[in-house]
Amino acid sequence: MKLTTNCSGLNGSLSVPGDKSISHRSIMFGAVSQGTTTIHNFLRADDCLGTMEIFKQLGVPIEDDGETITVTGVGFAGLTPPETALDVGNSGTTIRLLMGVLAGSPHTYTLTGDESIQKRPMNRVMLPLNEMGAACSGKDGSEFPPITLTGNSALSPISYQLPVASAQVKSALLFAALQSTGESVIIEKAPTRDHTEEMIRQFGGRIAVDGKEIRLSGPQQLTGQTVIVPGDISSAAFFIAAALLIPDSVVTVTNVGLSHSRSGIIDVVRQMGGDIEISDQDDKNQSGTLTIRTSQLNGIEIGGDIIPRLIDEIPVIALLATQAKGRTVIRDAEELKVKETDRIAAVTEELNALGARITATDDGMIIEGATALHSGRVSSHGDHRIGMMLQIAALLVSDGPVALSKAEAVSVSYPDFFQDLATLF
Ligand SMILES: O=C(O)C1=C[C@@H](OP(=O)(O)O)[C@@H](O)[C@H](O)C1
Ligand SMILES: C=C(OP(=O)(O)O)C(=O)O
Repeated sequence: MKLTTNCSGLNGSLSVPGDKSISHRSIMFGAVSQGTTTIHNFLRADDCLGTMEIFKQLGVPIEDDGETITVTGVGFAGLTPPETALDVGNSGTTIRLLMGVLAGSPHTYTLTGDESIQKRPMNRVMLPLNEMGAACSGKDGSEFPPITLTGNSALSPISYQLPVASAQVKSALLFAALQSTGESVIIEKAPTRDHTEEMIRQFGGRIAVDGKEIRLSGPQQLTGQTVIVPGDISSAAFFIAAALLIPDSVVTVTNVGLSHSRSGIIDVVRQMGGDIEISDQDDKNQSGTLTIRTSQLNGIEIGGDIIPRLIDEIPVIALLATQAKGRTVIRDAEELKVKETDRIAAVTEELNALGARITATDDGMIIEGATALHSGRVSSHGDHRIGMMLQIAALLVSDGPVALSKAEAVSVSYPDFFQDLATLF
């Protein structure tokens, strides 16, 4: 695909589609609750539509009238195995959370996904779930999908210190803990997105969080709710970057989810000297409006506990750093190597192909700025976030075309990305 290049003056207001993490969870919580769950602003992108299909296959009645989605809960015990494998496509969140949901179901399931999913590590979820009494194994004794999972209706609780900072692992264990008998204690390596904890409370469950320590006693029965999904800050991040970098821009993004566990990019942009303003803050819904203006950026150091708060935004933060004055160092981000692709390698290879000066490290990147970007051929590596970041990079190129291969990957989280961006030209 030929990307839009040589852009000036982005102006306008837009809203981004619903949050991916909350959309997945809204289907899952709706399914395992008693009663009806109504979901507004559900993300209609490949990953979340895939989750919806899987729960239909598990026997959960789900209606989509094009506006709202209605899930009729069957409870954990009401899930039934389909004849065929459950295919999560490209979605790590789906496969890992699903393992926790199914861990207490006394049936055998096969969970599989695309080429990328078949390379992503699953021991992080399988080992603690097996300790609780489930039986999960990967392909040919490995930790990779297809996964065979046999659940256990008498799961034990677990006391577990997470070896990685991962909301997916934490959430899988919380879904299993809700079905076990007794108190589970989960201690995080670093605080990660807390949508699962928030939704356990919203759906009438009990959970105690004290810093990095989470306590939950099972079994618990949840009750269906109305979920209003805010816009996804991880999608807004591409417009934040575009507005900061393109001269003479003022862009407003409305209804963006601003959970503290997700808003690290706002802190980083401000620390780099970027002009980003929050208004219309809705504390109950944890959302607000962002207004971003073109800014002169400076390089900074990014590492430690902020990393999980911006993990999916690092590709676009790396792009910002290529245009900032001085050096930016990103560390403690080794988890990037096990995302849809190795994002440290992909960002380094593709932005350097356009003229950036990035050195990959074991746990991040060192980026020298500012560098002018030039025309070239790049690839998304089949990773939606790399594809969208490269389109924002191309907006800065003025000496010729930028061609992107595997551009269709953006439909994983944001099918209308290119059209929405065009409304700002
Ligand atoms: O729980 C979630 O919804 C997610 C958690 C993160 O993954 P990890 O838990 O693997 O860090 C994130 O990268 C992913 O996009 C969504
Ligand atoms: C890492 C991501 O998603 P997942 O792990 O669900 O594939 C992402 O959306 O950036």
